Amino acid sequence: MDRTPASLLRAARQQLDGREADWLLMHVTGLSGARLQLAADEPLDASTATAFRDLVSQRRGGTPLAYLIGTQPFRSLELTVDPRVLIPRPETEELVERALTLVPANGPASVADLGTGSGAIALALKSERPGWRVTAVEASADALAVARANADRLGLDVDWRHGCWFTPLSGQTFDLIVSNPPYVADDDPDLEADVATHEPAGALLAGADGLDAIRCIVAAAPAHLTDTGWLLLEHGHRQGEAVRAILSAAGFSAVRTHRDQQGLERCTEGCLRGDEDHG
Ligand SMILES: C[S@@+](CC[C@H](N)C(=O)[O-])C[C@H]1O[C@@H](n2cnc3c(N)ncnc32)[C@H](O)[C@@H]1O
Repeated sequence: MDRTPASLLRAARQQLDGREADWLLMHVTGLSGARLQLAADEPLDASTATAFRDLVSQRRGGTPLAYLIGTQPFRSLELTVDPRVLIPRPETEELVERALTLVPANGPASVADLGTGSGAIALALKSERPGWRVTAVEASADALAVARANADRLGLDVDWRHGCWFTPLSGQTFDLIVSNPPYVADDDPDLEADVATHEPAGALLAGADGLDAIRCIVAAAPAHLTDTGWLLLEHGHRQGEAVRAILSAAGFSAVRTHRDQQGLERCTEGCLRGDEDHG
């Protein structure tokens, strides 16, 4: 069987989307795209070719590309990911963008990220606002290990806490609490099969209407916010109205939902002071 990059890629590109075959071959060989082009007709060793074909077959079977290559870009960071954590999404990069506008950039703000997973939000905030004190909570010890490893590799200092939402934050208050919690309804017919099969259920599902985690966070958040603090939540694109109602019922004001780049309602914020308005 022909083991040159050119023929391996030709076969794989017929089976996979876009540049996925190229990414997988770069990953398995450790070579750049340019280097692979230069060596396009030089046969790879048999074990590398077999490993590549195996990755192509896993990808065809629905395993997310990020799990196969082990990394996912998130804002300016390259995060290590594996099936212990949700793969960070582009919508969550927009949540970070909104978080950055809610708190003055140059102050020593304290920020909490609830349900940190790979550490994406906490690490992005710390890297873009080095002066902020960032605390991150995660219920899954496996996920927290991934987040800590990302922080160590990136040299970013985050206070990691293991536990359920605010339980490990007893007595602490924050200028900003941000979360991308699980928000998929348990029997949501729109949940993609590949996501449901490969990504951790504990990162996705949140009860009959998908709002259990958000209700829990909103109920406990007031005791953990400073007087001018903000709560910012990502949610499903059909949950904006419900999340606004949950926040308002809990006494939040300046409640406002933002749309993502696809025009879908994606994150909602609120604060406890009536006169706050951050445009
Ligand atoms: C949708 S994922 C978000 C992960 C990451 N923040 C991101 O945006 O990519 C939700 C995360 O919340 C965590 N989680 C679920 N229930 C939790 C709880 N009760 N307390 C803390 N974290 C929880 C999950 O393990 C998962 O890592």
